[in-house]
Amino acid sequence: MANIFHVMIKTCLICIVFLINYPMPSISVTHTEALLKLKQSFTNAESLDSWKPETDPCDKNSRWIGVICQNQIVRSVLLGRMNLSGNIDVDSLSQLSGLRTLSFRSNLFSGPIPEFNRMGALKGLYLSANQFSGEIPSNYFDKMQSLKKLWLSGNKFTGEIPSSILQLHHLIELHLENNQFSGPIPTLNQSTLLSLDLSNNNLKGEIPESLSRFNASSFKGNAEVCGEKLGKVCDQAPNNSNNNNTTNNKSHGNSNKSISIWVMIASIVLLLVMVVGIYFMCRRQQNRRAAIESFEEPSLGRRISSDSKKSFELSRRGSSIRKGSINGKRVGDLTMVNDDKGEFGLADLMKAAAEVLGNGPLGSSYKALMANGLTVVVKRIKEMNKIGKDGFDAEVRRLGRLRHKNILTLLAYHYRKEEKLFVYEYIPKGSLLFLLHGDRGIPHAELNWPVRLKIVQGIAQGLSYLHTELASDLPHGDLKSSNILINTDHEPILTGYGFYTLINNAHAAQALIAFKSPEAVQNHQVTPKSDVYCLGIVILEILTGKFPSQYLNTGKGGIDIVQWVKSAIAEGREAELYDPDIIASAKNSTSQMKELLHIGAACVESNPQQRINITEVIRRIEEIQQQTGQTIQIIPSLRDGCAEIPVS
Ligand SMILES: Nc1ncnc2c1ncn2[C@@H]1O[C@H](COP(=O)(O)OP(=O)(O)OP(=O)(O)O)[C@@H](O)[C@H]1O
Repeated sequence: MANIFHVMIKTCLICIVFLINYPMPSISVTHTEALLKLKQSFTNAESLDSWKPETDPCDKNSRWIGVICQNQIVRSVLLGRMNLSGNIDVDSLSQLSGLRTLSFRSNLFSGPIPEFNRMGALKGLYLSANQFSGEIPSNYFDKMQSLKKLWLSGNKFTGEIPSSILQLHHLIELHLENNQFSGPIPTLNQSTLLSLDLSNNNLKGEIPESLSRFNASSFKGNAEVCGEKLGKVCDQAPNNSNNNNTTNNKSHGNSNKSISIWVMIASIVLLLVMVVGIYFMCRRQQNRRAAIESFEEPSLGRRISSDSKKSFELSRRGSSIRKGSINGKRVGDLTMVNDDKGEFGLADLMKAAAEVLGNGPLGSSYKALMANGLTVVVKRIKEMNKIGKDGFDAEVRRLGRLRHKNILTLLAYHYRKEEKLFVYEYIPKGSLLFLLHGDRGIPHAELNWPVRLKIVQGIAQGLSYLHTELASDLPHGDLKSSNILINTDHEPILTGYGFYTLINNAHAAQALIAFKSPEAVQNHQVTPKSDVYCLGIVILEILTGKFPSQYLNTGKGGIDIVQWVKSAIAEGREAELYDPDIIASAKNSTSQMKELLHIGAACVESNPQQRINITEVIRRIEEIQQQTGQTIQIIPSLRDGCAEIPVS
């Protein structure tokens, strides 16, 4: 017993000595303390007067400027345009374990990039428009795997773009413009990337193929960057000067022989050039394909076959196809269901210059420019063997008969057991998703309040048309901002509809947004009411400018827009919700915006019985239009620099 007692005392003593030498790290730092310490590290923090000791940043009465909490946890610290300078106390920031979005944009910070990479859970980092300088270590982003939005534009960063950016698999926005980055453009191949700007740096070399979907403006202002997009052909000719010298030296010793060899080679080359030239002239005359010959993108056939692990026979099968009749008739292996845009066959499609538009949960989409000048989108849908060929044909032909200004009508389809393709007209301005959350250029600036109201109205009208025209009780099924295209008049055009009946059940539950409605989550029931729920999410997305977490299957990223709006309405905080980008254009329309917000909230009512119906939605929107009482005009409200979006 005495021995045991002795051992216990000894153990306690060892513990005490250990604790004295290695004190426990302070785990009791509150978010108030951490933020106040951060404030102390700034040299000019007058703008942070609302950050007061003995108040809680997450208490709604304290109103700490720039601090956003969720469930009493600090989620975002947004300190843009606050005239701040000095050191940024990263130690204090890293005490905020729930922090996901950090912004110091448009301040006066300088020196090397601080060690924000110690905060591995950050999803949004905005440092634009400061004076940060120097090289960013190549492995800087190694431990920032959650990062989705990275804005470093308008600083003085030098050196190569850190290679660890390639490892950011969730990256949505990357803005490095207006710095002094040098070296090659990294081969970023994240399919998540929606917005990219590398302009006005000292980058060089060819624009990687994986970034070909971005506009020239993303790369301009880099004197040594080349690529078709910039109208600057990359010089790929190998440097033969050394070889030539060697050849010349040899030719001195053996001049007669080498002259005749050169003459022979030159003649053969000339002959070859002539043969190739004649061949192309004949082909040009026969096919009148001047447009496509000047376009050097890979063909759709090659795109699709390279995307497929299996051997893909379409290109070969299509090549024998000649012109045929249309209007629901087959043109080769392609069935045209709508000839409004002219006729084409599978061969035309497969030879078209193509680029990948995206890989959504339903499959991949390609943009294809055909020889006749028509640009189409080909959607290749996975797991679509729910119904047999006859049922499939009947269903899809019906989609081809739909006609409404807010509906993108199917043009043609291809059916084989192992391959289904759907062809639509290409809408150049792109999707609402892209306009809202992508490039912050002019198309985004055009989205002022009247335009957004017009877009909501068109979406509701298109949806209502679908509900009457589709077979009884069939929903659109996949109403989300990437399936809402915007034409040049800001008229929304719905796409992505009609797949609900065609794709396999298990896949539908994973891939279609209507399955995110509360009734679908509870009992897998999807009806037109579920579309109204999705419409609600889109309305809230349009009004707030926030990316809804509901669009992501991972459950990570974006903001739970339904909960956020519901609680703000319950607390009478509607005014805090609106996208700052529309405020300027909506000075006298706050009550109309509020009404639209309430319509959105009524759409996301969890009980489908109590949910507003689409006719009522349209009626109430018309009332708002009348009150707004103005014709829709584009009033650009260009913003300066980036605006940070809390990414949760
Ligand atoms: N007809 C079209 N014209 C222009 N852009 C289009 C067209 N159809 C689709 N897109 C755009 O191409 C991209 C990829 O579309 P895709 O439909 O494959 O994916 P998604 O809408 O994200 O998901 P889902 O697979 O659920 O439809 C999206 O940004 C979409 O807005």
